[in-house]
Amino acid sequence: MRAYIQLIRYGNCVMAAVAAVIGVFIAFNILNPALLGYSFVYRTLSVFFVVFFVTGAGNAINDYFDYEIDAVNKPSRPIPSGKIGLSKAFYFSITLFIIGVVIAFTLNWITGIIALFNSLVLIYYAKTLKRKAFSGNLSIGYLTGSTFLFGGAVYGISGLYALMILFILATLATTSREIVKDIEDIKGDEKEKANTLPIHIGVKKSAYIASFIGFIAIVSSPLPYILSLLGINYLYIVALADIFFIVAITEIVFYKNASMSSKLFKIAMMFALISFIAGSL
Ligand SMILES: CC(C)=CCC/C(C)=C/CC/C(C)=C/CC/C(C)=C/COC[C@H](O)COP(=O)(O)O
Ligand SMILES: CC(C)=CCC/C(C)=C/CC/C(C)=C/CC/C(C)=C/COP(=O)(O)OP(=O)(O)O
Ligand SMILES: [Mg+2]
Repeated sequence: MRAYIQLIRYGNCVMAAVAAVIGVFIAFNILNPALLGYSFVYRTLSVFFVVFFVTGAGNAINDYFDYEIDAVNKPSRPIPSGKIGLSKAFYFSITLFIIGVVIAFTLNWITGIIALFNSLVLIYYAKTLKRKAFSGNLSIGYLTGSTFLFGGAVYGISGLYALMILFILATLATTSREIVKDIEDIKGDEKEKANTLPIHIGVKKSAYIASFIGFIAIVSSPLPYILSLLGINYLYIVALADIFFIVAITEIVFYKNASMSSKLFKIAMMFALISFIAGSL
């Protein structure tokens, strides 16, 4: 059981699911629909578990396709370490995808389409896209940002629009971090002949691109407050997130420490999530 919890990267699943629930609450605050009581609770729980299961499935299928590269980069992962067999990991992932997509379609057709599309992107990313320069990074950026869209989609098209800014911020920040992670993984990716951005254009240029994208996210971060989507408490806490983003950028540009930069990006993303919660209360 513990190996399967490690395989789905439990922490990322919870983080992604919380982000989607934040999307539900922000869309609710903006649209003020008459959606309360049992229906609201059912939809919020469904959003949480759809994103939890689909993210977990994505992590599992990622490790399934990555088992050779992870034997170099991350030998303690469940598959290379032998805790979970390859075919068991595959069928576990597919089962989670199916459960997540079926629940998503019980909400409405938009949430169903998003969950199905994201599931296909996660499989395509793990099989092919992650070895392609930049498109792999951007797809993870989209997937992460889409958690907010998915939460808003509970209220239909208008909910999607309400969460567009948060979608863009999360996509930018995650794309930036994914490039940093590719700089960190460059040795294993070279062995695997993956054509990631650092391998394609070099570490220095990749670091500058990651920093530029991250910088756009930082300067755009006041927008949810300026556009009255989130309250003043958002501004105070996202300022803390921005400080961590800035330090993460200096780590990769000036100190060339991709591992530290990636960790600082993740901390910044955590604070950013907290700022969304604080701003929507
Ligand atoms: C400037 C600003 C306000 C940015 C927003 C940042 C934000 C809220 C990002 C979204 C956070 C989120 C929804 C995270 C979900 C789970 C997650 C960490 C997704 C991206 O990670 C994929 C990564 O490849 C996992 O690798 P690792 O963390 O090393 O296991
Ligand atoms: C909104 C719905 C229904 C689903 C969203 C699904 C989400 C949130 C995806 C977010 C991104 C994510 C957690 C993707 C999982 C796949 C993954 C682990 C990508 C990174 O893999 P690698 O590039 O191999 O890096 P690692 O070294 O961490 O394995
Ligand atoms: Mg991987």
